[in-house]
Amino acid sequence: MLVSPAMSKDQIYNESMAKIADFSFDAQVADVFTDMIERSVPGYRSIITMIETLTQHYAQPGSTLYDLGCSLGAATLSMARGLKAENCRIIAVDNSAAMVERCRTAVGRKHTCASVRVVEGDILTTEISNASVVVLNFTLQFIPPKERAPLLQRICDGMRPGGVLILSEKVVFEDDHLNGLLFDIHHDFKRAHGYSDLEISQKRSALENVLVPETIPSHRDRLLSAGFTSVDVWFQCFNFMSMLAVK
Ligand SMILES: Nc1ncnc2c1ncn2[C@@H]1O[C@H](C[S@+](CC[C@H]([NH3+])C(=O)[O-])CC(=O)[O-])[C@@H](O)[C@H]1O
Ligand SMILES: O=C(O)C(=O)Cc1ccccc1
Repeated sequence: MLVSPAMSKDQIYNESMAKIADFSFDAQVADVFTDMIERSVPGYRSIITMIETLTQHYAQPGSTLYDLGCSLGAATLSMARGLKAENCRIIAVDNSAAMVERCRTAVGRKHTCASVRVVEGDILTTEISNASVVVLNFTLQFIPPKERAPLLQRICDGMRPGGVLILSEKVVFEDDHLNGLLFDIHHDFKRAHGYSDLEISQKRSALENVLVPETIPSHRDRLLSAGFTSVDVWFQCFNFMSMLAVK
């Protein structure tokens, strides 16, 4: 059987490393990314599936849809499947050349009816305008914390009234007991999906200071301050959640 690179098994952290470099979205990660995210993020598949339904509901005729931090384009393709409104376009953006190259191949292979452009660029400088659906699916957590409010402000300013931002994130909890419990349960989830304790702990070190999670109330308050009018969680599994923010 021919296995596409996107289907390869993630074994990046399975040998003991003398020095663990900061996590980055390079070619090695891009080659195994689908396997990595599916075995690491509880509910990832469900969120991807629901993005199709949410797109169908919120896309407005003649508007632009954005997938910011698109990786291999899983959410982009889900948006393309759900898009029924006329004269829309989808712009998928990522600053990892390795991801963008593979995303273009994946999008090209699907022959979507929707017009999809995959752009290699920084979402901190991407112009957002005339948007009805914006997806940040596990991307904001990699943006330096001080850049997050200005980014959400620009997104909100570039959206049409009635448009939606779908924001999915790994989160932490204010209650120490619950926070520890859900952190441990996430590791149980990874173990149950075939990761060893060594892989889990080495990847945890690589992600330290790279993936910076916040609490659900911090996300909610910042979205409301940016100008979104209705904000709440629509999906949660352990310490991973997704919010809808309607302008
Ligand atoms: N400043 C930036 N500009 C552009 N891209 C960025 C930036 N910072 C990080 N990225 C990109 O954001 C993506 C985050 S992964 C998204 C999964 C995808 N949404 C999915 O639904 O499969 C989430 C995860 O791995 O947990 C990577 O591809 C980065 O290169
Ligand atoms: O693996 C983890 O522990 C995570 O928090 C999720 C994740 C998934 C894919 C890339 C980086 C982080």
